[in-house]
Amino acid sequence: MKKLYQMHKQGFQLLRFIYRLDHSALPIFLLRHTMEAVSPYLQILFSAIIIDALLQRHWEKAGYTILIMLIVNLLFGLLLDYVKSKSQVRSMSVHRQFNAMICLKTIDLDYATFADKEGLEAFSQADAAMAIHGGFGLLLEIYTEMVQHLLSVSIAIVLLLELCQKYGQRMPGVLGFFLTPVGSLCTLCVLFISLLLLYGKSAEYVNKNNLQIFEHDMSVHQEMQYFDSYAFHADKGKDVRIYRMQPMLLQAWNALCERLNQSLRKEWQYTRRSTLFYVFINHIVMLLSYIFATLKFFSHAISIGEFTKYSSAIAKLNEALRSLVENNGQLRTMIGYLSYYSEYMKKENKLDTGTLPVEKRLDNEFEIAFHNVSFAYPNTNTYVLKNVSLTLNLKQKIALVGPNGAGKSTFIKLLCRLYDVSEGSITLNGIDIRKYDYQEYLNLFAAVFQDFTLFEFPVGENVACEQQYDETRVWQVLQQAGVRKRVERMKDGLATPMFYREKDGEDVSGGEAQKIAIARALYKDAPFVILDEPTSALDPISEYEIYTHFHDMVKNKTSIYISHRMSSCRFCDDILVFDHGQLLQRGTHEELMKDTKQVYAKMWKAQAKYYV
Ligand SMILES: Nc1ncnc2c1ncn2[C@@H]1O[C@H](COP(=O)(O)OP(=O)(O)OP(=O)(O)O)[C@@H](O)[C@H]1O
Repeated sequence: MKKLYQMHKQGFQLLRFIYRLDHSALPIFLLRHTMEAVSPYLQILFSAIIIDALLQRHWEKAGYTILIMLIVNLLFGLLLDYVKSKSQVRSMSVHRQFNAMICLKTIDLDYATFADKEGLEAFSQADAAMAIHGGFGLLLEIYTEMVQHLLSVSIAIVLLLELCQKYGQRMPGVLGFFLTPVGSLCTLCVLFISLLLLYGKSAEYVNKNNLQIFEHDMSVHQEMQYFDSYAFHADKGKDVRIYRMQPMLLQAWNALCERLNQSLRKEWQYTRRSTLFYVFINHIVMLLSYIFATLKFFSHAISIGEFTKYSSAIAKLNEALRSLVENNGQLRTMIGYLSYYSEYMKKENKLDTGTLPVEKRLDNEFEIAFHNVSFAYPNTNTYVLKNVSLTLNLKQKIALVGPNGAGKSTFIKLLCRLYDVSEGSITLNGIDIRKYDYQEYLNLFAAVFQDFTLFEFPVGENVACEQQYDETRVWQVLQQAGVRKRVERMKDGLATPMFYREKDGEDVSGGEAQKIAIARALYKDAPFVILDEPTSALDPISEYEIYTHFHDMVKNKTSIYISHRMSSCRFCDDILVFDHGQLLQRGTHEELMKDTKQVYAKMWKAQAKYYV
């Protein structure tokens, strides 16, 4: 009982959630299911009146009752159809709104909370939970269906209480007792309470197994998500074809489908057993009820019309009780998996803790310093940065170099506060960055990451990151990034959607995309500009142009580059050399080249010898 209470408490919380999101969905569903509960009883009551009128040869009464019944049926049917279609639209809308909320939550979570293993798992579970059984739209449906069945039970009980009161000719013995009002009441109570218990047991059996099946299906759906969103993605099409990966992918996909089919077969097996049980019990109940109603009829307690009315009421009560128990079981499974959704929505940003406003400075005098910073990624115990201490010189061009895996990108992630340090601290103008308002701190940076993203929006919006933008400035930064001419050639200029998947969209080359991403960073006009492998996709001439113009592009800002093209270091005022998570060397190109045994000089020479 306590479990039942807890479950419905959770269920009502979710319903409140739906109500807050969509005020009209719940009332429309309630109206629909109330009408569906009342509709069969209207039929039962009219039929009883008509049969009795016909038997008593009251032709006129029978005639106008039939007429009224037809009119009521027609109007009721039309209204019910209208309400049903409305409720279907609302159900879809609720589902869409909950999907939108999960997307909004995801882009609103800070990077560290979302991108760690736990966050990604929580997202994938919440997303799969929404996809498996119809999500919140179905929850609404089931709860309001329960109201329908409760109403149906109540109407049937009222009718059966009326039946119990009807007492005709006295009969001898035990049979006589059953037909008295008290005896009838006891008989029906015992019958329906035992029925409820039997249905409860059968539903418990089905639900216990369905919960196990659900847990299994959930993991399969999560694996399927990977195929949908990654492996079958058009971008991966080249590798798939060149390496003939189709059979391997299809095999893996079919194996997942087979796992789902297996659990579906199991589910059917349990449901079939429960249905067989129900059919068996149902027939026994119907037999007993007909015997009971027939005895009432033979004792002249009820007429033939009433006989049809009360036996139909018993059948309806039986059906509604079973549906109620079934709904209850479905809810248990649904609330179980929808809790993954609510848990995800409750996730709080780990980094959004500070409140201090970042000083507004037109002179960009923002000094950032690392103090004995060490860092291990969440859920790992290997330090990828170890005891790093440095101050970023104001308004200089700084290069980060070092072998693969040295910790350069991680350094940038900490600088941009995509993660918090594990040990030590980072300060902005002497104050720990964790104390600053998170969004205001992020506003200090414009970055082009190795895996930058452009969206299928117009070029102008991709650069400005907003729909209303300063066109002159967008053209200016495109010019600086060396991609203006390409955009001018596009059909609708800045309004041209990017990528061919969009109608009238245009695809750009990897290098052109990188230039547009650089333009985006310039448009933001932030005091720190970070370019992680900024020229990896650029041809040598474009690269040369970017570097020679960079001084103008980023003047009055602190700029940080990560590049494996050592030649780019010559444009920089300060070079930080990382290896194995440590800052090994620091200085200008000329200073670092003096130490020929160290990493920098070795890397430089290794690359330079191919040009000699
Ligand atoms: N999200 C992550 N979770 C766990 N470990 C990570 C994660 N990202 C990076 N690492 C590990 O941190 C180490 C440093 O990676 P990082 O990307 O900072 O190196 P890098 O110097 O930028 O390398 P590259 O030059 O290849 O881009 C690597 O060993 C990498 O495997």
